[in-house]
Order: sequence, then C-alpha cells, then structure tokens
Amino acid sequence: MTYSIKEIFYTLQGEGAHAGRPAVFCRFSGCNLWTGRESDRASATCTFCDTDFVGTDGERGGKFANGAALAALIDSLWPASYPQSKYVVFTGGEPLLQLDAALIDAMHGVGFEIAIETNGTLAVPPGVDWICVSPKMGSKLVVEKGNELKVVIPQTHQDLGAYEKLDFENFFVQPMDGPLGEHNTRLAIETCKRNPKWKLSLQTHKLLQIP
Ligand SMILES: C[S@@+](CC[C@H](N)C(=O)[O-])C[C@H]1O[C@@H](n2cnc3c(N)ncnc32)[C@H](O)[C@@H]1O
Ligand SMILES: Nc1nc2[nH]cc(C(=O)O)c2c(=O)[nH]1
Ligand code: SF4
Ligand SMILES: [Mg+2]
Repeated sequence: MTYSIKEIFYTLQGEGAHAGRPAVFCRFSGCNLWTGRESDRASATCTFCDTDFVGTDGERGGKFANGAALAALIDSLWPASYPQSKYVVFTGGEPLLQLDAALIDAMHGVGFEIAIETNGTLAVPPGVDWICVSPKMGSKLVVEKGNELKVVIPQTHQDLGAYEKLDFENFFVQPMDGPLGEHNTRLAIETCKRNPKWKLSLQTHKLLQIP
C-alpha cells in the first residue's frame, strides 16, 4: 500500500523509557482523533496535540509506494559506520492507521527494531518490538498491553488507578505541554511521588531544542 508520511528525521527519542536513544522518527500523516486543523481542535476527541501531522510537506515527507521504498529511506539516515542498534519510531498522527505487515517486514529486513507511539485505539499488528500507548480521554482504549503506558496529564475524568490494572512494563505520566506546562510538570512530579508505580516522562527533546 501507499504510505503518507509527514516527515522523517534522525534524532534522540525524547520521551519515556528509551529517552536518549538514537532513533529515526517516521511521522505518518493523519489521525483518527483530530483532523489536525486548528479550527477543529476544540471539538476533537484529542484537543491537546502538540504536533503538525497534516499533509506530506515536512522534511523527507511524501507518498511512498511500498514498504521497501520507505524502509530504504529510513535506513539511509542511520550512520553507515554503525549498523547496530538500528531503531525506528513510527509516530504521527496515528501510526496504526497505516503501519502494516509489509512495512514491518521491510524494516526488519534492513535490521531495525521497531517502536510505535500510539493512542491505543487501533489494534497493533504482529512484529512491533516496542509499544508505547498514550491513552486519550473520550476514546476507547483497545491496546491494553505493551511496553510502556505514557499518560499525558491532566485530562478531565482521568483515573490513573484504572490504568494501573493494564498489562504494561512501564507506567509514565507526561506533563501536558501548553500554557499550563509548568504547572502540569509540578503536578506530574507530585503524582509520581505520591504513587511510585508511576515514573516521570519529560519531553526532553523540547528542553534540548532538538527535533
Ligand atoms: C503526537 S503523538 C503521536 C502518536 C499517537 N497519535 C499518540 O497520541 O500517542 C506522540 C506523543 O506525544 C504526546 N503528546 C501530544 N501532545 C502533547 C502535549 N501537548 N504535551 C505532552 N505530550 C503530548 C502523545 O500523548 C504521544 O505520547
Ligand atoms: N525527539 C523526539 N522524541 C519524541 N518522542 C515521541 C515523539 C513524537 O512526536 O511521537 C517525539 C518527537 O517528535 N521527537
Ligand atoms: S491522538 Fe496523538 S496524533 Fe492524534 S491528535 Fe492526539 S496526540 Fe495528536
Ligand atoms: Mg512529539
């Protein structure tokens, strides 16, 4: 199938358990919880998104005709002198609208470990090596197991206790960026100290001013 890609870049994973790890980020266009248009934000299911995932006009973005073509571009960004620990993060937008067996096989074929950042509303195809789920209030969570649950706080009617029953290896709270970002960071610190099942995930790429 054809993949619509907003942008592709090589950086460090900024968030969660793999923060600091070199990774190629592949951002798919489109999301099922918001159109990405500012005029629709207030009425969207997910209202706090910090990302432009509309269209294919970002760095190295475009339409890719098949998994092999996309995998080749992603692989070309990895340092040729160090073909170990290859790591790709599929994000978006919502990657599970497009990620399929053909692309998973193509990435494994060029030696990559595959991570996803997903809102958890769509089933994960077999073969994904690292599953990060970030649930959104007002949407139905269907991915109830994975490697990390990364809950952006605060969201109205949120119940962290209910999330604790899910089958994840790591439980993170991540402060919602925006006008109340500093307040939300304090809230996230207090949340972790009060309930040490939860760890703090910061968006370190924003602090470091890297992509
Ligand atoms: C842009 S989303 C794309 C992947 C997927 N659609 C999702 O929501 O998980 C990537 C990550 O950024 C988080 N995120 C989005 N907006 C944020 C904000 N304003 N503050 C903190 N984290 C945010 C999401 O919850 C998710 O963990
Ligand atoms: N450096 C960096 N780390 C990230 N972790 C999750 C990101 C995302 O937008 O999904 C992201 C991102 O956009 N940049
Ligand atoms: S689900 Fe993810 S990509 Fe979609 S609007 Fe929310 S944070 Fe953004
Ligand atoms: Mg981001």
